[in-house]
Amino acid sequence: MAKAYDHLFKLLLIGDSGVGKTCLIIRFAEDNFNNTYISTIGIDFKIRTVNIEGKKIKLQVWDTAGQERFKTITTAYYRGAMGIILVYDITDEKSFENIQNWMKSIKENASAGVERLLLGNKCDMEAKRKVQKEQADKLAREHGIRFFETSAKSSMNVDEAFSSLARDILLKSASRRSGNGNKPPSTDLKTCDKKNTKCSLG
Ligand SMILES: Nc1nc2c(ncn2[C@@H]2O[C@H](COP(=O)(O)OP(=O)(O)OP(=O)(O)O)[C@@H](O)[C@H]2O)c(=O)[nH]1
Repeated sequence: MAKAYDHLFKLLLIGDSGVGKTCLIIRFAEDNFNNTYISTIGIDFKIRTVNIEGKKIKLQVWDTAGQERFKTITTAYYRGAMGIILVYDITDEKSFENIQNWMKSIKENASAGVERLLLGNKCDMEAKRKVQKEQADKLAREHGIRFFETSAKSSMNVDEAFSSLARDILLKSASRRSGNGNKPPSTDLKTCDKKNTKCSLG
């Protein structure tokens, strides 16, 4: 029987409680959205297979609880992740400030060389915006990672964000196999804003 996929990538979402991690995963895996807030307890995952560069990539997306009291459980999952998505809420300044702490947590707990991606979620709530896109752009550049503004509610940039991370992991593993540890130039830092719904992936 033909294999159902070419690669399996494990991704992890982290960020403060309430920024929309669960909703982003549900939008990506099931194309659904719910306004009711049920805080994640511990950890959970969903699966979706995507097609990238002619390869079937099975994405196992792990959802972590943002609440401090679950930290010991959730950080134990960092090590197995090939990609980590850091999420803040564009209407919540504190969640953006805390991205620095989440970055630190990655450094302390994840494998070296893990791919990272920054997402500013809830970009459908423009009237309540507290974090400017330029601030997040700057932060992403400082850390050499990509950045998207997303909305789990409207779907804006959700598929693009997950695909972009999967593609970076794919290219990285391909270049590692060919003996070139560096990223190909086409994957160099690129940022996408909410207007850029058709964000090209290089
Ligand atoms: N307007 C808007 N609301 C959103 C969006 N994403 C999530 N929400 C709402 O934000 C609240 C929290 O969403 P969750 O996905 O549960 O947040 P979380 O980050 O998983 O929270 P924890 O599990 O506590 O870590 C819910 O009421 C969602 O409906 C979005 O893109 N736009």
